[in-house]
Amino acid sequence: MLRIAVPNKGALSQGATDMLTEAGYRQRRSSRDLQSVDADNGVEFFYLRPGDIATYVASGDLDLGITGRDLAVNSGAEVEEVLALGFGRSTFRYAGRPGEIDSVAGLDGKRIATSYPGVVQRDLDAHGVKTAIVELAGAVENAIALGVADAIADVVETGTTLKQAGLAVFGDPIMHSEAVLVRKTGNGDSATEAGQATERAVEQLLRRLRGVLVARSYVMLAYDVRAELLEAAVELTPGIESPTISPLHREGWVAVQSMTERADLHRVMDALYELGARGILASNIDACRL
Ligand SMILES: Nc1ncnc2c1ncn2[C@@H]1O[C@H](COP(=O)(O)OP(=O)(O)OP(=O)(O)O)[C@@H](O)[C@H]1O
Ligand SMILES: O=P(O)(O)OC[C@H]1O[C@H](OP(=O)(O)OP(=O)(O)O)[C@H](O)[C@@H]1O
Ligand SMILES: [Mg+2]
Repeated sequence: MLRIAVPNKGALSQGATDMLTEAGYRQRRSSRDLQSVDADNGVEFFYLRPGDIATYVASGDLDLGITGRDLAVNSGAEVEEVLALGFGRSTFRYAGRPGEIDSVAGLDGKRIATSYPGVVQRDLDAHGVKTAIVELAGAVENAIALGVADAIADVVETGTTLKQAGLAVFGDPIMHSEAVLVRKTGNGDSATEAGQATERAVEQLLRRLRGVLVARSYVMLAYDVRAELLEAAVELTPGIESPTISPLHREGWVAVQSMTERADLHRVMDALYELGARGILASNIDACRL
């Protein structure tokens, strides 16, 4: 059985469960379950605090884990990112009272509050700045007003929390994060039969998760176009490998099917229409293996 760590609560929990469900894995029934087994797929899930997941995976007891890139870096655990999962996106930033500290150099000799001391220490070291880190479990935006720190470093998603606390970001983003699948660094032993079986199981899981990422970001576009316009139309819809072209009963016309990026969809549909294509239909992809 493949053993996989999944966030049990917090900002990544629902996204991770949704993605695994979409990939065909059975998830726990209740949010109180801390383990579940998907016997049909040969996977056992362990629901853990997201900040602990990299540590468990690095210890070698679990094969893979879903956590945040920032949380994995913060833990200092020996794990490597095998796939970025496209949800739980955030940036990690310094912030302070406007007009007080406005650069990383200005943190020298000051106090900074954060729940991610590992991430912050690494960045302060890279800047050669000596700053005292005050570790807090959360709500760090309050730390300046309450006098325990001169600046903070925290997760910023929409920026609403900072704004409401009257704080402003400064310096470059410390890091960009999203949910990631991690594995123990250097793992992947193909010398033994058991190792090879694990590799095959990991590859299958990766194929499934990549399938979800593609199904989410692409649509299947179908349209009819006059044969002499086909090359121009295919330039707009090159697909992932190559579009499928089928003859139409109507003389001189062909039907085209091509995977198209969702983000581009309406621009491409308008351009196809202007070119002369008709019957342009976009449909969702439920699942795929490429
Ligand atoms: N709005 C957000 N707030 C917190 N974390 C977020 C947000 N958006 C994305 N994330 C990401 O989620 C992960 C943090 O998950 P975690 O479960 O610790 O957060 P949480 O919901 O704040 O939980 P907790 O209540 O334990 O602080 C990080 O990888 C972080 O970058
Ligand atoms: O940019 P925003 O969209 O406002 O999101 C970022 C905020 O959300 C998180 O706090 P959370 O709600 O997890 O509370 P916590 O500080 O107790 O962890 C994070 O620590 C920031 O405070
Ligand atoms: Mg939080």
